[in-house]
Amino acid sequence: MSRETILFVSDAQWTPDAQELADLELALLGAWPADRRLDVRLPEDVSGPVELLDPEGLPLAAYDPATGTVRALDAPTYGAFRHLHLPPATVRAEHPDALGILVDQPLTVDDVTTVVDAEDRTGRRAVLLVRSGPDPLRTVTVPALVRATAAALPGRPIVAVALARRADAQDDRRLTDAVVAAYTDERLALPRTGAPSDAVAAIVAADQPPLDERGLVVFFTGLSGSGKSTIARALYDRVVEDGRRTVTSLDGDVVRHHLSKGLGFSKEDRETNIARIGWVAAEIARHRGLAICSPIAPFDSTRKQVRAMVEDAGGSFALIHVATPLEECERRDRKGLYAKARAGQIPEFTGISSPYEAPSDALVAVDTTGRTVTEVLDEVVGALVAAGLWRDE
Ligand SMILES: Nc1ncnc2c1ncn2[C@@H]1O[C@H](COP(=O)(O)OS(=O)(=O)O)[C@@H](OP(=O)(O)O)[C@H]1O
Ligand SMILES: Nc1ncnc2c1ncn2[C@@H]1O[C@H](COP(=O)(O)OP(=O)(O)O)[C@@H](O)[C@H]1O
Repeated sequence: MSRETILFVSDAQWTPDAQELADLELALLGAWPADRRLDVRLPEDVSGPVELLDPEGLPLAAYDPATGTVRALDAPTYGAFRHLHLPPATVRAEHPDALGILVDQPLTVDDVTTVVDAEDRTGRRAVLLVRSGPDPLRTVTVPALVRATAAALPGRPIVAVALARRADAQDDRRLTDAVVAAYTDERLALPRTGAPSDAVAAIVAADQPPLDERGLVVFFTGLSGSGKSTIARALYDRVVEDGRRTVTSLDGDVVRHHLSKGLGFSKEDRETNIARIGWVAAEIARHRGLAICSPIAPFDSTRKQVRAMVEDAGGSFALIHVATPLEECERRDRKGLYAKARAGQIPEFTGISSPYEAPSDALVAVDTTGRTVTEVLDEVVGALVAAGLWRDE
């Protein structure tokens, strides 16, 4: 979730970002290096001790920014594989003399052989420390990495370690070494050569379907009368006729009769409207569905928030700018709204008395002037196919 949407409750409470929450977890478990400050970026006007909250608002710890130290308040009880988030003290007590193995990618057959050989040679047992903190290099979700690790080396204890990868490679190595050393005295490096076994590959494949089988949000943006609803509807029909995927339409006008009933057209209300559409679309994407949205969505930052929500949910976000010029939209004036807006009867009308920020991150921009709906639809579908988001049959 983007930082803008994080809840800031009061001067004394703050929700850290994902990396900071991972660092905090290590600190609370006793796995954070004693000689390293725990840094949490706080708003400028907060100077004294502050309560750190998880994204659901649960107070996790009291943090003193002056010293960079924390005191535990409450322990999270939810989250996939929560029972694997163990403190070093527990791991050391249950598995003394273990060989610590940091797992940040699905294990290959060579990795497995290396571990089994080392166990046989040393008489020590492997403890698999799965990196569960934010890591841009990870190619599967954390739950899938845990499942893949269990499938690769059945019977070995698995510990989820909330180690967030640092951008600076040297710094990352230093932190990683220190955290692994908190869990085990001995560490075994993996060769990372070769390929995973079939069982591991099947788990990875189920977790990471091809791009055209993942959740997809096709988001049309443009002025009133530009053709968003018409093209969105045509795309919807084509998907239904194709029959391979189910599809949900979140049309601007329709949403305002249901999900966003009662909202007006102030900047704040428009942002709320788009955030709601984005939230629903991201949930659809999470379940690998297809959502077609067609609101005006005039603000760049709000559209970018929707993109972040969808991508966080594992989906792809295809922004389509229906770039029909204002003059053509006004000439069409299907609903007579432009005439009323010009006459001052509708305040804050997009393109007349309220801004429209044209996107610079659209997959494609289509001008519908003088073109048929089918022509424009073909161009949109062509862009989706070229981006690997849709497969023509
Ligand atoms: N002030 C003002 N500005 C723009 N549009 C207005 C306004 N008042 C009513 N309408 C009608 O509402 C439709 C736009 O709603 P959206 O939900 O798509 O707008 S927004 O994304 O929240 O900005 C829009 O529908 P479309 O023509 O389908 O875009 C208009 O019919
Ligand atoms: N190539 C085209 N694509 C989409 N709409 C078109 C096209 N050519 C003409 N139009 C007309 O433009 C109008 C667009 O209205 P609509 O789809 O409701 O726009 P919006 O949802 O952006 O307000 C419709 O009357 C439609 O028939």
